[in-house]
Amino acid sequence: MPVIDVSKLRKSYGERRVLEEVTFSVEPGEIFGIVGPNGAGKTTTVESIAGIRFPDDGTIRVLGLDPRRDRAALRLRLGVQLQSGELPDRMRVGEALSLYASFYPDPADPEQLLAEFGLDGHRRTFFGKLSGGLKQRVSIALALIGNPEVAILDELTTGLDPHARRETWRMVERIRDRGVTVLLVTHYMDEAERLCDRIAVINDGRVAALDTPAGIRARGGPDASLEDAYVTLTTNGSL
Ligand SMILES: Nc1ncnc2c1ncn2[C@@H]1O[C@H](COP(=O)(O)OP(=O)(O)OP(=O)(O)O)[C@@H](O)[C@H]1O
Repeated sequence: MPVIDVSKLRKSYGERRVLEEVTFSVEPGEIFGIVGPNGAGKTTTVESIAGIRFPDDGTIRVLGLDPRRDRAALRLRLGVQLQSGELPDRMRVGEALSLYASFYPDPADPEQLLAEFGLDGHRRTFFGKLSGGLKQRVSIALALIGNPEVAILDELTTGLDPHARRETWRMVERIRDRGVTVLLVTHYMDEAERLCDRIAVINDGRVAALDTPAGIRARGGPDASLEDAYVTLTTNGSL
């Protein structure tokens, strides 16, 4: 059974239809990427999966639960990475992990997460004083504090330098190694290629392609990079 099952999702904001018909499913243990141009509806899709936004039509099941109806039950099994602006600048890293751990019945050990994410030297540092890369590590650690079965990571390497990006990728691989299914929104094709088992390309409110990174790349032609294939796909609508 898929861990995430999204069928015929539709969503408009006022007159503007953002999601026309989005359908895909994510299998257990996958890192599943969602890519697409700015404004394509990626965040709308993943926030609907997290039960934070509500689609106009279509069905979503996560671990067999309906994010709208079963929001409380799902919250305990789903980890959502916070955008960095969502944590108070004057909260210390250790305090944030302990506070978030207190929201869950069976949380991960904050000390263990601090060690695993190389944050033990920053336990008493204010969140606002951390570098971008360290902030992202904290937000990933927080997404894992409830021992989730599924994690949603939305544009987690945007604005990071190349070292911090690679470090963050290793963190994501570690999440997968724990058996957590990951839904990853990204604009970076190198990131999608390195991390994702499969990718859905969302364009014009629909899934324009759904395949492995190699499968999508191959559709672009013999020497095409994933980015070449992606650009063609989101310009012409199909390959
Ligand atoms: N609450 C809202 N009210 C009105 N319009 C919205 C709202 N949220 C998103 N939109 C619009 O819907 C479209 C899709 O937004 P969404 O954030 O889902 O796209 P995205 O693919 O994640 O974009 P990006 O890559 O730029 O982050 C955008 O044009 C956005 O301006």
